Amino acid sequence: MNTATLRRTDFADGDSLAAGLAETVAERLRAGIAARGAASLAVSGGRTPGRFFAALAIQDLDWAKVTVTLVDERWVRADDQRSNEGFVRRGLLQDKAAVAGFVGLVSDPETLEETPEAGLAAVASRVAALPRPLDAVVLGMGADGHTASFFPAGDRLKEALDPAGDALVLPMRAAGAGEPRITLTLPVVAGARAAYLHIEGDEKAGVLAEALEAGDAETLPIRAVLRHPDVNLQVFWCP
Ligand SMILES: O=C1O[C@H](COP(=O)(O)O)[C@@H](O)[C@H](O)[C@H]1O
Repeated sequence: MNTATLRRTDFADGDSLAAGLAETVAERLRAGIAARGAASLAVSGGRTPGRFFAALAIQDLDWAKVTVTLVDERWVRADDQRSNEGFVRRGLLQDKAAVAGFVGLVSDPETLEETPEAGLAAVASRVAALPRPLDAVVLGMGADGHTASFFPAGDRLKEALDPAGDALVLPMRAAGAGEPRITLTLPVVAGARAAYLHIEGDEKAGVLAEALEAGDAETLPIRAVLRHPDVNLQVFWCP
C-alpha cells in the first residue's frame, strides 16, 4: 500500500473510537444486506475490541441477516478466558446483535480436538460455506506486528501470507502466540469488501509507522495486509 492511500482516523479516546468504528462497520453491514440480502463480518480477538463490540451490538440493523466469524482463534475451549469465540459471544453477540449467526474457528468449542490440524477440515468447510467476500473485516495488531494469527516466525506464516494460496484457514504456531492458533489466510482477509485496523496507544502507532517503512513482511506481518493491492485499509486509532 502506498502510504498516501492509508486512511487513518484518530479519536480522542477508546469510547469515541468504539462508537465511530461501530457506526462505520454497521453501515457496511446495512449496505451488504441491502445489496445481497445478507452480510458477513470477521472480527479480531485479543483485548482491544471490547468497547467496539459493545458499541456494535447496539447498532440498529437486521442482525438476523448477519453472520459473524473470527479473523483468528486460539486453540482453546470457548469457556477458556483466552478464547476469542468466548470474547465475541460475551461482548458482541448481545443486545440487538444476539440474533446474528456465528461461525467459530474451532471445530467444537466444547469438546475441542487436540490440535488445530485435527480440526482443520471441519473449520475450513464451515468457512467455505460463509458468504464471501466478507463484507467487512476488523483487524487488530499486536506490538510484535502480528495481525490475525500472522505471527513473526510463525511455522506456517509463508503459507498463510501467500496471496495465491488456496487455503481459507491454516493452523499457526509461534513463540509469541501462546497456544496453537488457527487463522483466516491473507487471501480471505484481503478479499473482504472493507478492511479496518483497530489499534490503540502510542506503541502500536509506532509499530504501524515502522510497518509502513521498507522491510520484510515476515518481520512485521501486518505489512502483508498493508501492501496487498486489493486492500484499502482504514485505520482507527486512539491514544
Ligand atoms: O492474539 C491476538 O492478538 C491480536 C491483538 O490483540 P490485542 O489484545 O493487542 O488487541 C488480535 O488482533 C488477534 O485477533 C488475537 O488473536
